[in-house]
Amino acid sequence: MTPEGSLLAAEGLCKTYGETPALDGVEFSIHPGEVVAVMGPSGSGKSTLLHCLAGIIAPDAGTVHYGPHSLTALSDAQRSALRRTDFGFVFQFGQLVPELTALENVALPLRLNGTKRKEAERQAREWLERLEVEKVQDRRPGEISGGQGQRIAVARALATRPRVVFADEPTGALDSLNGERVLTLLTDAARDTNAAVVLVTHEARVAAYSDREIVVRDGKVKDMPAGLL
Ligand SMILES: Nc1ncnc2c1ncn2[C@@H]1O[C@H](COP(=O)(O)OP(=O)(O)OP(=O)(O)O)[C@@H](O)[C@H]1O
Repeated sequence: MTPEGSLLAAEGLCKTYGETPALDGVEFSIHPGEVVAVMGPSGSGKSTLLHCLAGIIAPDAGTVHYGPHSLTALSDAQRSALRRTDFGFVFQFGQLVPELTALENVALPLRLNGTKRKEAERQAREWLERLEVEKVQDRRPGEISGGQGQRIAVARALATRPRVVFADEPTGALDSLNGERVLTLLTDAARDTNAAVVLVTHEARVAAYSDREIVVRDGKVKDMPAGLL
């Protein structure tokens, strides 16, 4: 079980790649609707932490609790199902399906969860409007800008109304103006749907978007007192 009030919590996470330590006894927890920014130098373990929290990679030691589940105790199939229904993902380079239009990309996770095509496309259209990219709904990823692609990726991540959104440098490939807009849209939409957000970012103005910041350094997590970033 997760500790009282928290949605997702990790205890004693350790992960080593060969000789390279990536996580060294990490504790982490996030509440429903909370936006936590994960900062830290390159190679400090931020992506590894995000991947462990999302059940994409298994830690060598430690556990991740999500509600009544221990992610590490679930089978691969159970973890995949949970990721599909409860988690949303945004990566640095949208990772949209190149053969599908923007609309089809956003409708895809809804279709995979069993929503009928018409209804999935109706909801997808609403998300594209909300992310201000409805004009490119019929274009494929090769025919849109990087900023539009990231907005579509955010729409796709939120369309299934996930409880947790994992965003790994979602604005890393964008100029600062576009980056700030995407972060605003992502965090506003998450707050409206009470989704928690684990946000790995180098964005300097991160405090404007997050409720709390943590810093990962040498595989360990340090909470940042407010105002120090
Ligand atoms: N698949 C892998 N195989 C081997 N080593 C890895 C692998 N993934 C990460 N590492 C190593 O683990 C450490 C932590 O990497 P991680 O990607 O979690 O850091 P990060 O803080 O997200 O870095 P960045 O900000 O550069 O993306 C680094 O030393 C990295 O080289």
